[in-house]
Amino acid sequence: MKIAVIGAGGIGGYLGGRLSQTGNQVTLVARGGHLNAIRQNGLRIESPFGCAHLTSIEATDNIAAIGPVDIILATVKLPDLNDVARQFSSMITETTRIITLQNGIDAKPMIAQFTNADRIAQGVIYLAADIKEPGTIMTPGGKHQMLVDDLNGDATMAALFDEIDRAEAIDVTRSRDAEKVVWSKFTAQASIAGVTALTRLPLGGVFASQEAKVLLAQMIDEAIAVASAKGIQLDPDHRETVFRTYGAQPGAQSSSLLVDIEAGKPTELQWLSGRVHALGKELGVPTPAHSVTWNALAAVKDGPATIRA
Ligand SMILES: NC(=O)C1=CN([C@@H]2O[C@H](COP(=O)(O)OP(=O)(O)OC[C@H]3O[C@@H](n4cnc5c(N)ncnc54)[C@H](OP(=O)(O)O)[C@@H]3O)[C@@H](O)[C@H]2O)C=CC1
Ligand SMILES: CC(C)(CO)C(=O)C(=O)O
Repeated sequence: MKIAVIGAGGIGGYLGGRLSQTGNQVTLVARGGHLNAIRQNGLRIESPFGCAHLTSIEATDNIAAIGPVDIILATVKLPDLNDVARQFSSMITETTRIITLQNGIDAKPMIAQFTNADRIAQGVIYLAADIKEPGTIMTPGGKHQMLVDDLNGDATMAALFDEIDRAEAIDVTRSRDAEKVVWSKFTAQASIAGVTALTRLPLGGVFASQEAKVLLAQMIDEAIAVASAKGIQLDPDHRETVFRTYGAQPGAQSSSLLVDIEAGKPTELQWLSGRVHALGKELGVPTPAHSVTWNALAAVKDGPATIRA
């Protein structure tokens, strides 16, 4: 298949690399030193499930030069999504499908401002991966799972799912309830991200602290209450599932929110605790822990805080 990976960082670089390994025609969109490194030395994947070095993978910073593709994997972070989505039109034909894997609940509506929503398959990914150094994607292992809307058996999506299975990159579930899938991860991830960012602890630190676990439970319950007020029915044992699944991840694993704050980069805070806080206000649902998280961290949401002299 012809696949454009828009944002070849942790998630996009991993998936694009694995799909290229099995012969798909993948073009990575990247920028800066990471793009230069891929162009000069190829893309490297470091993973306990198998390392790879892809020396001839295509990489560019020019979306307009890619041309029509079967699949657009939209894997930039949310602060960059509007900017890239407005450039998608030259890659889209009648059968092109766009996959969103961003955390939060806003990626599909953001892209739908620029293209027909029927071609957008929203999904989630449970995988820790990041750019270890320019040109190299690293995952420490742990959960490797994607759940993505199959758009009611759409042929392009079916072909993509087969390619992901063939690449043995990640367990992929063809979902018929993408709304629930996205909200399940949103309620979990906003809470995990909030606690890790407030405590500055990786998952192992959070799950070793009784107090941090109390905070996490409260944040999950607040987010579930918001979901319920929106009419989204999550599983009755959702909070326990979040504790079990995230508690079983490698202890050193952080959240992408904390990684971005520590790197002084723009964050996804406004689409995580910020979004739970805003929805709570809109729907009349109290969200005190998410509101504190939003208010405490808003100063660094777009990068290092401004300090008045
Ligand atoms: N990483 C993870 O473990 C997980 C991430 N997610 C979600 O997946 C999404 C992607 O995250 P992640 O892979 O970590 O993000 P990364 O920051 O690692 O990757 C995104 C890449 O896209 C590049 N980029 C952004 N805008 C452009 C542009 N206009 N042109 C070219 N390149 C561009 C970025 O460059 P630059 O660095 O210069 O900004 C970066 O290299 C997020 O929504 C995140 O929440 C979900 C589960 C796990
Ligand atoms: C915590 C993790 C890695 C879970 O998959 C994640 O989704 C993120 O940090 O963005």
